[in-house]
Amino acid sequence: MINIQSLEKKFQETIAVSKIDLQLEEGQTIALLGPNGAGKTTTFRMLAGLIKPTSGSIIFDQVDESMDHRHYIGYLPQYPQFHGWMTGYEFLILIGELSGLTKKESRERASVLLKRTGLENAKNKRISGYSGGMKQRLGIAQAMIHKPKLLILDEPVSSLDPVGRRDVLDLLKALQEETTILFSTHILSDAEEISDYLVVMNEGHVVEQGKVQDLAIKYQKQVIKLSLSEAPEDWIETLHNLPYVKSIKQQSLNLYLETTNIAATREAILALIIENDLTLTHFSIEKTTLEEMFLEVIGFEATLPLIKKRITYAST
Ligand SMILES: Nc1ncnc2c1ncn2[C@@H]1O[C@H](COP(=O)(O)OP(=O)(O)OP(=O)(O)O)[C@@H](O)[C@H]1O
Repeated sequence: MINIQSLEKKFQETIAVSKIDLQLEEGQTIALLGPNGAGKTTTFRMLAGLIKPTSGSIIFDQVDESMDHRHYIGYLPQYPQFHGWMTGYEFLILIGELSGLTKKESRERASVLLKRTGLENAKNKRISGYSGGMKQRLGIAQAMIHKPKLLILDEPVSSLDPVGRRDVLDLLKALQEETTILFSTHILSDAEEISDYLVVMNEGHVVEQGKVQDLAIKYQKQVIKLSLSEAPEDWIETLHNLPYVKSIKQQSLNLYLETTNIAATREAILALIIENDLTLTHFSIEKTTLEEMFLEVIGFEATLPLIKKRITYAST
């Protein structure tokens, strides 16, 4: 759908986006992840046609070449501005007319979108009285007014409380059938929940990308957590020498062994325990989450495995 080639944006000496390449497929929900200053907003603003790239290209497939490509894009900025004195309905009609719809079309589209975004009952209320989540849903409605093929949302849930956040995530899930969605976040669980493709940026570069399930497999580590009643530091070296153990991390009395073969390492640990008459106070098999992938690719090594699934084999 969109082919981004060697896209770069410099602000004087700052390289905000550094020659990135991306292919976005129609129908996908793509999450752009990255810490503050990674270049997410700058990338979005170039895609939305709000700022010009320093170099590189953005090519839209299967669109009418004679049309401004902004026609195909709906954009919700990170800090959307509303006229608080207007009602949600009036605001959407105004945006509809500004985007080229007739008054009648704008009214019809505004009504459809207010319903779609769960704001029908608040349509005649002033926006100044809307909650954060309602404003964000209104912002999504305004971005959808001209039926864009691609909806770009800059941090749509970051500023919301848990209720507003849930409402907006559910709305995005519902909109996936209508349009391709590209949104940014620095919260991996939100990205995992609603997107099928992840792009991770750091310091202006794309440092990882792929389908969520492929990245989960690529970065999933198998970890054995165990606790001994004895001082664990005395056993770190011995455990490290067991078959298939790649690394060991210690947190107080707990040891986390990353292994490439859970079964073989488990057998070896149990043999070691019996041989040395040690007391095992905890033994479980853990799997790391994509959060660790995120920390790894942006240059932070996670201090401990972040655990998603846990299979406890023994605990005495
Ligand atoms: N108009 C500008 N003038 C100068 N520097 C800018 C401008 N806009 C962005 N930058 C710089 O470009 C870099 C990338 O900023 P950008 O806002 O794109 O990051 P981001 O990933 O969206 O971060 P955040 O999560 O904090 O919004 C930062 O170093 C930022 O200070």
